[in-house]
Order: sequence, then C-alpha cells, then structure tokens
Amino acid sequence: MLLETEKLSRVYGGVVAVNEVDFRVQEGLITGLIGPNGAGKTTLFNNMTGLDTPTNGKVLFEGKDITGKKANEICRLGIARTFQNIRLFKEMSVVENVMIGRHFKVGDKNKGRFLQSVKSYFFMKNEEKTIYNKALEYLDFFGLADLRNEDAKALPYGHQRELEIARAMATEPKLLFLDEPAAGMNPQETEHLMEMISRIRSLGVSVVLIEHDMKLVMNICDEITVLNFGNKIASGTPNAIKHDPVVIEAYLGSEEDD
Ligand SMILES: Nc1ncnc2c1ncn2[C@@H]1O[C@H](COP(=O)(O)OP(=O)(O)OP(=O)(O)O)[C@@H](O)[C@H]1O
Repeated sequence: MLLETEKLSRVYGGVVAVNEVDFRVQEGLITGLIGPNGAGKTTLFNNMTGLDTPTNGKVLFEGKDITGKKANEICRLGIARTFQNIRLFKEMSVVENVMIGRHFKVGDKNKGRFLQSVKSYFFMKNEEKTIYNKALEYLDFFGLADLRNEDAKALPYGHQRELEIARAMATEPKLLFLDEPAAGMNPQETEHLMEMISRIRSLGVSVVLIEHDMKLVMNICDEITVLNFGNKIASGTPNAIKHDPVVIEAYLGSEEDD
C-alpha cells in the first residue's frame, strides 16, 4: 500500500469530523474520495498532508509513520496537493508559478534572488535555466506551454486549476492529492482535466481526488472510498460503489447514472 490511514479520527470540539477511518491508496491508481458535504473528506486530506493533526490514529506513507509531520516535510517525502480554493501566485506568470513548485523540489537557499531573476532567461544562472526548462516541460506535457508568459490571473478558470496541478506535479510527487479539481469547470474543461489526470497516472504518479462530479469520478477512478458523517461507509471499484445500496442511500441517490 502506498499510503494508508489506521483508524484516523479528527475531532473538533464536539464535532467528530473523521471517525476511525481506514483509508487506502494503492500505488499507480487513481483513488476517489466521495461523500456528501461535511462528510469529512477535506479533513481527511488535511490530516494526511500535514495541514492538520489527527486526534487519534496513524498515517503511513510507504510503510513509514508520517502522522503529525509538517506539510513541507510531507511534500519532500513525495506527496503534493492542490486546494479547493485556487492558490496561485496571481501576479506571476504561468511559467513562474510552475518554477516555484520546481524550485521547492530542488531546494532553496536564495529564494528572493531567484524570484527577481526569472524574468529574463538570458540573465539566469544555469540552475535557474534548468528549473525554467523543466517547468516548460511540465507545461508542455499538460498542453499549457502556449500560455507560459500569461499572468496566472488572466487565465480562464479551468486553466488556473490545471496550472495549480502542473505546479504540484513540478515537485515530482509520488502521490498527488486533488481537492475538487473540477469544481466550477464547464464540461469541456472537465474533459480536458480528465485527460490531464489520466496522463498523470500514466507517469506512474498515484492520485487521490475529492470530487462531486460523478461522471468524472466514475470514469477515471480505479478505486473509490465513500465517507458519510465522518465514517467510511464503502470502498471498491466504481462499478461496485455505483450499485452499493448504502452509498445510493447516503449520497448517490437518484443521481445514480448507469
Ligand atoms: N477547523 C474546523 N473546526 C471545526 N469544525 C470543522 C473544522 N473543519 C471541518 N469541520 C467540520 O468537520 C466536518 C467535516 O468537514 P469537511 O470540510 O472535512 O467535509 P467535506 O466532506 O470536505 O465537505 P465538502 O464536500 O463540503 O467540502 C464538518 O461538520 C465541518 O463543519
């Protein structure tokens, strides 16, 4: 198992946001985490990626206990993520946003100097040129290279979300967490996103995604785990989940679509 939680719980005051959840991520697969609003999906994400600390239970990554480690330590171990609300450096260009992800990976002694010097390729140091070229490779891989000099804030919404994913990929993760990547996207943008996520899997990077768009989830996930009121109520293949009466009752309801 690439990542697993053992009876992970997170309690806020009187609210049990996540209750003794055993969540499993197999290497090389796309795993969906679904459930109604407030089911505990983002809380579980935050507790696996170092943004929050479990009240009880463990998080194991490649068999090692990473419970309670800080977000940057976890990122260095090979776990990257995106957020429900887009968190780009809006005043910076597309390529600069990816370079920041890349730079984080390479290590960073001179961040200030680095950020001032990315404007002109001619004046870049060799290390910076390598980072720039690698960032372009990532943009190219995701079909975003033509946009490299645009300000991030000028991009259409769908591209902003994809840029965030490209930046997370530039840290060269083994495991990528995506929190509602298709939120607010139109059908064409969602289609492009689905291709992008499949390409990430083809690189051998495992993906975990929270998503309410069931077409996307059922189409691209290999495995799905369902939360309801903080409890894991099911896990299995998309087909098994789609036909699970407990899941239909708690979440899918009449939206179920064969
Ligand atoms: N920092 C916090 N303090 C107190 N309660 C919290 C906190 N974070 C989450 N909760 C509560 O924990 C529960 C689970 O919330 P969470 O955001 O994890 O659900 P979710 O499944 O991600 O929902 P959504 O699909 O709406 O994003 C909710 O009842 C929420 O109000």
